[in-house]
Amino acid sequence: MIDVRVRDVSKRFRMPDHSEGRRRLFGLLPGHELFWALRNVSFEIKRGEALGIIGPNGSGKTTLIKLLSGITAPTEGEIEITGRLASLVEVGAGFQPDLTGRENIFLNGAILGMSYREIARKLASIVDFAEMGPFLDVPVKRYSSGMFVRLGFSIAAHLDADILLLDEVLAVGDVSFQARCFERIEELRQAGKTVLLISHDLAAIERICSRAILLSGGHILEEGDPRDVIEAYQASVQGLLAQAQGEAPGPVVATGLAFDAAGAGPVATGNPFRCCLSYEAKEALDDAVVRLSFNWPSGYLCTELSTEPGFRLEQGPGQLEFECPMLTMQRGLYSVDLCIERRGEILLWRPRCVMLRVGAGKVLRGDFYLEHSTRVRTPPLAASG
Ligand SMILES: Nc1ncnc2c1ncn2[C@@H]1O[C@H](COP(=O)(O)OP(=O)(O)OP(=O)(O)O)[C@@H](O)[C@H]1O
Repeated sequence: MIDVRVRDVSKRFRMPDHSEGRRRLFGLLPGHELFWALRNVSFEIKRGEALGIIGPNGSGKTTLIKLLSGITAPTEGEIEITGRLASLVEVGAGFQPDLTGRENIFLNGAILGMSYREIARKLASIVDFAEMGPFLDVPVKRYSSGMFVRLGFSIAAHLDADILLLDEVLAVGDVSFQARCFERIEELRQAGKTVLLISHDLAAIERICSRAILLSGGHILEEGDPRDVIEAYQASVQGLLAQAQGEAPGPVVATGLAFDAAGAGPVATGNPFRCCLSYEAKEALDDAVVRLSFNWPSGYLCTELSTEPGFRLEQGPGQLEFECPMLTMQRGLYSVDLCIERRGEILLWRPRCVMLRVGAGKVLRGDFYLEHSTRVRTPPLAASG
């Protein structure tokens, strides 16, 4: 059974014209440029499938989920939804700010076509999951963004929707809430519900989704097994290392960035780790700082590799290697920023230019492996007698 059918869907927006101020000044009508945020997108989602949508900023992911939720209408094409749909698109979207949490739960349930009794039966479990406590009878306009997301997710995940649309919302909650959300999504999937998840958290997409779509510039670039689609995304992001068109060349360019475990197996927690940056410098650069920053999927900095003060980058093509005796980062996908600077001047800046996949090596809880040994000491036995 097909729950979602998207056929040749396009969405066009009007962008304000930059020269609007001048037009107004001369009494002309305000101008606009037309811009396609999505172009000829087609796909289907079967009942019980979990589809992940990934892609760079501005690729059309949110526009797509807003079309599916009915928040906006397609300019061209058709969308068919079979079944009851609950969507969590923006923090607080779908809530009436002056109504309390409790009232919003009933309102959302009624919109989904549930009876008062049905909703009342689920109320305790919704409130429990969202950890609302004393805020249940407070108008939601007084909620923090974290509380909004907790309540929004809890409503969407407990009311009897057949299809759940989630847009990046999980990134707002704290880590333990995210973990509970993932568990809940898994339960819903096992109960045969359909899930559509948009996320920059590629690891979450890989874990939850049975299929993924890569959007870029409003088009579907790739569709299939999440791991393959993520690889394709990584490959397309890798292209960001190259000099952008029209960008003035600096004294140094990066030509490649590769990661390996120095011949000791895969790149995984607990294994040695090596980064190799290939570059071409027009001149020798004294006092250069070459820095690789590794970011969590949430975008926050996890850790960095950097050259020592007084480092000199030699002229010509070359390779700079960073060697770590042990990779201590937790398994997952990290986006990498490359920065080369000299005495405070940025010579090269390539944000999110490649992805690093750290595989499962040493199994750990928490974010980092701490290298350690274990010893047992026992008190000396008391001399007898
Ligand atoms: N209401 C709107 N009016 C004009 N342009 C819009 C509107 N909504 C989105 N856009 C533009 O459409 C493009 C796609 O936006 P969208 O939010 O769907 O991308 P996204 O992939 O979700 O990005 P992100 O990862 O940053 O959330 C962007 O260039 C955005 O600026």
